[in-house]
Amino acid sequence: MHGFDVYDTTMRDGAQQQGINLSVADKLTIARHLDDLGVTHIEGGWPGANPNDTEFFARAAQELQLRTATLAAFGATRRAGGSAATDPQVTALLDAGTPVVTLVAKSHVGHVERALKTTREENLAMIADTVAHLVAHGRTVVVDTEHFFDGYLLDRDYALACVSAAVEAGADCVALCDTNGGMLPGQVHDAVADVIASTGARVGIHCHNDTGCAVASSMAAVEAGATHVQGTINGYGERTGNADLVTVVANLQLKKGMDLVEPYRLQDATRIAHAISEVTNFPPFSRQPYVGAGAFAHKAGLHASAIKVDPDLYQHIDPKDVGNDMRMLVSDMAGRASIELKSREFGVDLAGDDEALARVLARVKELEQRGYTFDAADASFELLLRRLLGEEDLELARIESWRIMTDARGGEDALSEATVKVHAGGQRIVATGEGNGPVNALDEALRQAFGVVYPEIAELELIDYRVRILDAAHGTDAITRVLIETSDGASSWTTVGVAGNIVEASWEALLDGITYGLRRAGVDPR
Ligand SMILES: CC(=O)SCCNC(=O)CCNC(=O)[C@H](O)C(C)(C)COP(=O)(O)OP(=O)(O)OC[C@H]1O[C@@H](n2cnc3c(N)ncnc32)[C@H](O)[C@@H]1OP(=O)(O)O
Ligand SMILES: CC(=O)C(=O)O
Repeated sequence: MHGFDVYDTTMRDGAQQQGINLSVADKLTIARHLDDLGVTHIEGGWPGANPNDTEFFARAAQELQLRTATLAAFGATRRAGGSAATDPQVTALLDAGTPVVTLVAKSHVGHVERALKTTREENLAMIADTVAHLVAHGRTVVVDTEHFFDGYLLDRDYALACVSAAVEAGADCVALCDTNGGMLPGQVHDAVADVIASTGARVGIHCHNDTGCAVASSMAAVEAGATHVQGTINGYGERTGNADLVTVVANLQLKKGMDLVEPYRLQDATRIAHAISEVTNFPPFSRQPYVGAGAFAHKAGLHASAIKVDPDLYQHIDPKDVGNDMRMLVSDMAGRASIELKSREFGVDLAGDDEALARVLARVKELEQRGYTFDAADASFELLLRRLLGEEDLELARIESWRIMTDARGGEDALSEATVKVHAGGQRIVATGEGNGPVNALDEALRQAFGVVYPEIAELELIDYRVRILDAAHGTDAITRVLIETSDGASSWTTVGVAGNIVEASWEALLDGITYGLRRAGVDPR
């Protein structure tokens, strides 16, 4: 009796996404994360296709101690007119030494005749020979039937014959692939049900997201009887990507009551999805279901007022089930409940303090009207809140003045120099900084000045700087909004500045970013 396969192809199909390029070390790291998530299969790549993938399997055999997952090597059926035993890429699949081998096979007559340029019969023989050869060498074989659904609609009998050829040769599972991603969930459901009824195959599903339906189609396939689902972390993959495996697993487990991964592993899904995005170097997508930073973020005041009574009134699961958190966003759509709940996130209890809630809310609305955006700048909101509540010892220095000069000489790059004068640690500090632009120079001077009294500033780094002109109709008189992201290496926070002058807006965001970071590091005014 088979269980259910949660089959990850992040390192194979996911890596087919434009801009993803994984080293062997990256793949070993991703494999460990996937094992922590509790997937049953990790497809590591195509041995023999490139040196990286070949080396990955060699190193994985030595270095990976997987606890929940089984490693799979991916490749194609033997070449037309050849034999599996002598086909170099089939041999490379065996040499990879994995317990599972996944073969991509044609099941669409158009592909057989026009892409493979062979006969229907030879394609069936390619499938049967290759599967039988691998099974004879002790491998568990999954067959990915490429373009299955398009092929099924064109010539159902041939598509089913390909599935049967795989099953009769000993394949453990035939994963039906929506390679072009053009199917809708109902089509997938009906075809999967027919394949199971007609061939008796154990069926899997592999969907691409070109219609935005990859997850829905995967769910439909499972409802129709598929017991093996393929997908990638963060939905990486060719074109618009593959089915997002975490979403599929969370849907099946939390909504359909299926027991796929141990609950404590699913509770690590957000961390794992984000850790893998560090490896791929693609920033996490905040609106991603379940694991996105915004998946349980609430902006509207009416939502907040109901959430204050019971969070379940406005969320579909407990975010902890997938390792995420509920967050309040404060903006011009906030009400008093939003302010109260957001303040609570910062350890400030304003429950029952109607005067303070009304004062903070009024100030937020006024500032948002002037161009501030606190839902994108939590750190600035926290500083604003503490300032409005009169928190003592918040400011780490008294700013006397700052000044910028930019020197542009013909033919040379312009150079900016900033001077900052502050009072801290009982002294007046005058510091200068140079940079290839005014903000860069200002950042440098501010760091020099604060660094005299607060050496902890060395840990802080400006990692993102975004500018938006808010009223373009005014041309150079427009209001400028600057968002700055600062990091201490472990986490990051965003601050906002708004002014008629881009440098002044930057100064405000920079100073708040540094003040917030130093306070977060536990620094008190010296
Ligand atoms: C649907 C999918 O995403 S499947 C995964 C696709 N992934 C990749 O292609 C990434 C890795 N691929 C590669 O590195 C290369 O394409 C290789 C090493 C596999 C092959 O490279 P080459 O030998 O130069 O062949 P090329 O890429 O030009 O063409 C693929 C060949 O495989 C054949 N082929 C395609 N599908 C299959 C199949 N299911 N079974 C057997 N042969 C196949 C094609 O007909 C073509 O044959 P030809 O060389 O006789 O024309
Ligand atoms: C096999 C595969 O990746 C596909 O058909 O999309």
